[in-house]
Amino acid sequence: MAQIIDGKGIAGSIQKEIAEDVNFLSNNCGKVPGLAVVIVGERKDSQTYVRMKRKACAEVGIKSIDIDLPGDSSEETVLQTVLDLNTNPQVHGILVQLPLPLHINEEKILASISIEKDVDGFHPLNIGKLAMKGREPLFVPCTPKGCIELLRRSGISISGKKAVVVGRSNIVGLPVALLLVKLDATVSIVHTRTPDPKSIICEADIIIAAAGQANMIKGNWIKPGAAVIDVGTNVVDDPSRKLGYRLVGDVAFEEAKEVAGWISPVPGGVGPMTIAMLLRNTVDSARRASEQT
Ligand SMILES: Nc1nc2c(c(=O)[nH]1)N[C@@H](CN(C=O)c1ccc(C(=O)N[C@@H](CCC(=O)O)C(=O)O)cc1)CN2
Ligand SMILES: [Mg+2]
Repeated sequence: MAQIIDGKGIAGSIQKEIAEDVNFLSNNCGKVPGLAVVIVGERKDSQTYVRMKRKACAEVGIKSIDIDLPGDSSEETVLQTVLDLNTNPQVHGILVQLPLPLHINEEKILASISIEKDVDGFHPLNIGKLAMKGREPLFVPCTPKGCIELLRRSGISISGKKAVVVGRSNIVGLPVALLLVKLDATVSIVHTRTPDPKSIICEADIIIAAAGQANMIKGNWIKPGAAVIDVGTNVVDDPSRKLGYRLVGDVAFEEAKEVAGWISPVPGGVGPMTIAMLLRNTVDSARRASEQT
């Protein structure tokens, strides 16, 4: 029976550490960390995540600068918003909630964020440094960083282990694979064109599931004792719930927990860690700024 990795609890402890760091920065350096949270449009899921981020900022004493733009805003408007935030000294982190509406070039917007304020770690220069041996980005993307922190705080060693990442997105799959390689794991990436994913997944000591497919990874795909980090947040119908749906991961949790050594649940696993890592990156950015002035 697997040990359940309590992401919500771990994120709560990290938030307490961050609140202390914010207090220290404010009292000793006169610096209140500021995070600009930019959302374009009315997507329900994005609105929820942004609300959670702003609430978490308030809880630890980070000042959130809230920018809500209508869904039909022009690319130029979003770009100018970012450029203004780049030069605002009260802003130490800039987060543009993804996905952006289809008429806006996401790559262009992400590349316009100052690398010193890129707390999501999605700027091509930060990702490029993440991909280079012997180089470190200013910021590591929040969900991948949260996955590694869950492993670390659960006492799971990475060096020398076989790790499989399921999924190759820019937000999770690719950067988490890069992080694992840097931590000396032997890493395979399984994706939609991999002919026999089970044959690769079942050899892994560490599985990071970020495919976006509900219950894709079955119990008998998992090596006994493996550590399973489930990044999936898939909505499935559930008439027994008040809202008519519930969230499930990419891993068939009930059967997987009988085989794995550790497993993170959905909800309450990686999700809360994503937000904790965003706060961490913002405070690190404010500290860096205070050291430069
Ligand atoms: N600019 C960014 N956009 C997006 C990111 C990101 O890191 N930066 N990641 C995802 C969404 N995301 C944060 O933005 C995110 C997703 C899920 C959670 C979370 O805590 N989920 C809870 C369940 C919440 C619920 O009930 O709906 C959980 O898993 O326990 C936090 C953040 C895409 N966009
Ligand atoms: Mg687009």
